[in-house]
Amino acid sequence: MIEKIVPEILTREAFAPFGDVIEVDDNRQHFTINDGFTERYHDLAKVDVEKNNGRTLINIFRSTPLAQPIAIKMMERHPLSSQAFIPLGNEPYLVVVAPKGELDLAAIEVFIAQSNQGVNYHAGTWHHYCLALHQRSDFLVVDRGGEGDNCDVVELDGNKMIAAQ
Ligand SMILES: NC(=O)N[C@@H](O)C(=O)O
Ligand code: NI
Repeated sequence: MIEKIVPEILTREAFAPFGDVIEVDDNRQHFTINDGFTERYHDLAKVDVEKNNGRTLINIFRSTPLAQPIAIKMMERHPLSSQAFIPLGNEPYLVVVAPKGELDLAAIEVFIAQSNQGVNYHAGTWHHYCLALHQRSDFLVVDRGGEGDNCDVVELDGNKMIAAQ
């Protein structure tokens, strides 16, 4: 039986079980620097890469949209580190996540993120790989390099689909 999931709007609160939302938010800590010409929105996401002699990687992912409606055919997690995606263009994108621990298919959530919102998956958060939505999109990605197997992947049957956007 096919289940259509309608993406929910990405908010810091809704995403809290999975990680951080990286965006300008005047409710978060911010202060003026650089002679008053810059406002610093401070410490927005927990970068966690040090386990097992890890180091920070800064990457760019150039992602091509999958055909819609998208079937969720995989989920993965990085047990040793966080992984952040910050869009470099003006396109919205999709975020598919499930809580840490044993993968619970019933707990899969789908968010639509706007181009001014980044996400940072905490270590162990299940997620689908990077999902551009309408056109090829670049993302700045901050994650971990180093020893150890840092990617558990589960193949799914694709019965959960994301309602076309
Ligand atoms: N494989 C890889 O580096 N990317 C995935 O982890 C992803 O979440 O897109
Ligand atoms: Ni990943």
